[in-house]
Amino acid sequence: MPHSVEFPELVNDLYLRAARGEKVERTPVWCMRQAGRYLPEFRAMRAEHNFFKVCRSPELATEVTVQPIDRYEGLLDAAIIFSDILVIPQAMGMDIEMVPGKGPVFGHPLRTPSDIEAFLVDTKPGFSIDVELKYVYDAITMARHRLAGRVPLFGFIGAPWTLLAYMIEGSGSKTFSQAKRWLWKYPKQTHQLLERITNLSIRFLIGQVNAGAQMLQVFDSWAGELGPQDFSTFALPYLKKIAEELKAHCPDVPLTVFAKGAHYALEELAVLPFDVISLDWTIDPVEARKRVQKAREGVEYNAAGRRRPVVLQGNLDPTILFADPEIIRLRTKEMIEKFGSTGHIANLGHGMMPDHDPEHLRVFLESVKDESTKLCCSKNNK
Ligand SMILES: Cc1c2[nH]c(c1CCC(=O)O)Cc1[nH]c(c(CCC(=O)O)c1C)Cc1[nH]c(c(CCC(=O)O)c1C)Cc1[nH]c(c(C)c1CCC(=O)O)C2
Repeated sequence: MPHSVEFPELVNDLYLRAARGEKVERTPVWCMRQAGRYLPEFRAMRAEHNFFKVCRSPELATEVTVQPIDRYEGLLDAAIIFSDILVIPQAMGMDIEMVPGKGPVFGHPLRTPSDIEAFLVDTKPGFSIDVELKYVYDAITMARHRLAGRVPLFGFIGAPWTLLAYMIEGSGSKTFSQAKRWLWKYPKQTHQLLERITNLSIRFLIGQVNAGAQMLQVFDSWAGELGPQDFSTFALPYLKKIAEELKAHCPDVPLTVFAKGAHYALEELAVLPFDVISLDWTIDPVEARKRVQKAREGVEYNAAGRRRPVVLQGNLDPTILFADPEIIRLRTKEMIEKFGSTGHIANLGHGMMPDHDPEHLRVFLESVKDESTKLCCSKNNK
């Protein structure tokens, strides 16, 4: 599905240059969940339409994708398509509702392996993820046009372990005990299902690129529920397959992994062919950079035999946006200095929260711009 139309020329390519590890004039910034309920314009849209209707309507999804870019004109360096990681389980046949105040709720979570064949349709003849999720591709194409090259556009997926956890648990959870019980009771079926989700995810990511996505992020939001050994067994092999396939199909599209809560696995993630590693706020940026650098010593990556640059994304604690502006400025300055002027994409350590003040996000975005411009200039003048 190649691009049928030309897209407007990209004006702000700061994110793409930083993701390649190039020297930049300032640090690019965007925020996970930058399109969401903290924005009154998003809440107004949600008052009229249910969540999945917004996802399924390219016109509505485009409007929401562009809302933060319009509001923070010139301050955000990337857009992310409005959708959800749960569109894959939904396409596989699972019935999911977004319940206000509760989050996603599955009608029939997987309780035993026999539920796999009872509820899932992705192995039925004629099933195509590209057909099921064409509405995401259409939204990406439309949003890319609507953005008119102001900033590049992210596509995304949920990582296989995180999707499996939701499919078994049936909702968010404090412990994911149902999902983890499955791992021990049904290891063989677990791996088969993870493989199925992985293959669909790869196709879906490639489809998003063909539709116009300029970079991609994999959200492993529940990675921290696994310990190091189980992450290596149930998460890492599938992340590896996704990264390898994507780099084989679209080597120039920056690929980010966000394994929340799993900084115990930083070394293992560092040697996979992801371009950017996104960090939550529980790790110090200086320590993260050292560990990634060390993990890559002696490992050659790209076709030219050159070592890939260490590009990290993150990682301000989102709750700092509840603090007074001077504290936000101070903590952002410290974060920017710790990451340094190259190989950093500024972000929060997780998503925006519904009760964040949009003006406090503006303080964060302006501080990233101011502090990183100072840092990059002082480095360049030396
Ligand atoms: C775990 C996860 C989900 N979805 C997503 C993740 C990974 C990121 C993370 O760890 O937060 C990813 C996601 N979900 C959404 C986006 C859109 C793009 C963006 O980042 O702006 C993205 C990238 C919109 C959304 N997805 C959801 C909302 C809020 C729903 C609403 O409008 O009622 C938005 C804006 C719903 C959603 N979707 C999911 C949950 C747990 C919830 C409920 C949480 C909540 O209520 O805030 C699953």
